[in-house]
Amino acid sequence: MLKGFFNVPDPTNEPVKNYAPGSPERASLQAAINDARSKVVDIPMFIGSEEVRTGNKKELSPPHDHQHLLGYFHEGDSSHVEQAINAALGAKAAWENMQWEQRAAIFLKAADLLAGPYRDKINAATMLGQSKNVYQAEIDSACELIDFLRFNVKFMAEIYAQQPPIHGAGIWNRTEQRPLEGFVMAITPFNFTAIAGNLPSAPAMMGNTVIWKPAHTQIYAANVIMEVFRKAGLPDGIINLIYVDGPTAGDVVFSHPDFAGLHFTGSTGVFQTLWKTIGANISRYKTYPRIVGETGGKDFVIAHKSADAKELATALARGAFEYQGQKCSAASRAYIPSNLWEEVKGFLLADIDSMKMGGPEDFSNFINAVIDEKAFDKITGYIDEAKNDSNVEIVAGGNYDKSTGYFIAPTVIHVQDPMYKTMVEEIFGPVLTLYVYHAEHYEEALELVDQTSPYGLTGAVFSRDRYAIELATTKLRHAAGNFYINDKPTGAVVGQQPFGGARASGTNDKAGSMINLLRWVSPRTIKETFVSPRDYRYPFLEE
Ligand SMILES: NC(=O)c1ccc[n+]([C@@H]2O[C@H](COP(=O)([O-])OP(=O)(O)OC[C@H]3O[C@@H](n4cnc5c(N)ncnc54)[C@H](O)[C@@H]3O)[C@@H](O)[C@H]2O)c1
Ligand SMILES: N[C@@H](CCC=O)C(=O)O
Repeated sequence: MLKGFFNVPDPTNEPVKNYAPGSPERASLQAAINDARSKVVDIPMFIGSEEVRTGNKKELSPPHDHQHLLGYFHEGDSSHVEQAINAALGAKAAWENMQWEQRAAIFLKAADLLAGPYRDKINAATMLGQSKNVYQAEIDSACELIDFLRFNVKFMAEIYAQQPPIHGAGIWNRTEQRPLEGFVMAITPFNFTAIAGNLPSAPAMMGNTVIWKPAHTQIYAANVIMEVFRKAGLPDGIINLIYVDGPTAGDVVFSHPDFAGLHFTGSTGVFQTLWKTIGANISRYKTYPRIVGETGGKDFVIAHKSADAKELATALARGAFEYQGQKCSAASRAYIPSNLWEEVKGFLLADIDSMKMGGPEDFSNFINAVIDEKAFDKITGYIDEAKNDSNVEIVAGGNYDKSTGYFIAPTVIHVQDPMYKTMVEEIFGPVLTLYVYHAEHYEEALELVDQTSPYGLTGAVFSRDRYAIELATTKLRHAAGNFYINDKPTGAVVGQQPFGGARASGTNDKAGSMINLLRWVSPRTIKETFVSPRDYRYPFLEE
């Protein structure tokens, strides 16, 4: 074993490439997209040392071109969940005994593979499989995933370096950061390849072994992540990737005595169901499981009468419609002061008019498709209901078509009732609802923002008046775990704006931070006394 206190490379954020027309990165990504479209991949599960093909093959297609076949994945059942748990438990001893710098090297190598030879492949997979435009893929599947891996290695080293500051006379105090006793379950959402990669790798980095169940609609890129982890030298059994439906996985995992932690990102309803199941099974487990869940949002933008109308409209256009509003952070309700409404409306409608919609293979399309038919039907249900409500005005969009792909035009709804359902419920699509408030009633509007929805994920205030900014910052303290001043509420960057919300939006363990990594270790305090006492009596007791 190597001996020494090792320093890890200081991370910096991975630069975002611009893919401008004529650039070399654009040409090589375009080639990777063409290559991926020309193939039909056969995607197995990865359990221990096995690539598992069940023969129960499910099709994978681009959401924007649902007649095109990208590949198949092999769906598993509860027996595969059992196998994955056994593989994770079997691999555990060797992995947790491995020196931490060896684990660090694997994930640093994975980051460099993604930054270099795998960048096009992971971006192409995310563009095709999840219908993301090139910029949205680049900031997610390349840059954010690379940042998660590099920054987490740095945070891991800092966690291990934290030791008790005081040693009494003749005593040496130490802290050992043990991995959890058991296995960790990572359940990941469709919308971010970076989150899919981070949720299994963060606990694995800290010495845990993991079962990873991605959303079916993200498997095409998940397969590339697994290829990168394996290429980086991740041993068999450390991350076991299975494709089973959620309840099937849950039934086996949450009744297992060695279940030690859940790393979840997805909707609030699913997370609450999982938490209840874990609670109901609590006496079965050898240890209290760690539960980390980052969930839904109903993210707001509130403008003060002093705001710059153009800056506000731009933030709404990008915050609400990038990646078709399928970000937990997406601006989905806005509170506009009456003095600015006409000006903001003009800028916003002009922006929306200029947004091209289509598949991400054409780099000039800003809007792509929503993830699947279920999402399409749910989102358009809200739009139809709004169209049929005479108190509600659709000021932009409202059109949709699923004949080729699941396309929904960016839609803006103007409501008179600030508690109208699209101001309150998470829609997770390209729908922005606006309420215009009396410009002199800013404080009341802040109260509305705070009380309208059960979520507390992201939010933004726009103002050029420092008192108004201070008031919003104070009054909305618990309304958002990520709060933005004069900026859109999306696009958090690892190492700069640690991400997560509270209230119904999750446990706020801030993905890509030391706070998150601390959830995957169980510290052991070691006190060593060099010369042990040999007499029980206190000095004042007589012999
Ligand atoms: N707060 C955040 O950081 C964050 C980030 C991304 C997405 N999200 C949220 O995720 C949601 C969108 O993602 P989604 O549609 O993939 O979410 P989802 O809740 O439908 O699915 C998330 C994962 O849970 C699994 N799942 C579903 N039911 C299950 C069950 N009964 N048992 C076990 N697993 C189950 C799914 O298969 C998937 O892997 C939105 O609500 C969004 O706000 C939150
Ligand atoms: N971290 C991302 C959102 C992740 C949820 O979908 C952002 O800040 O926009």
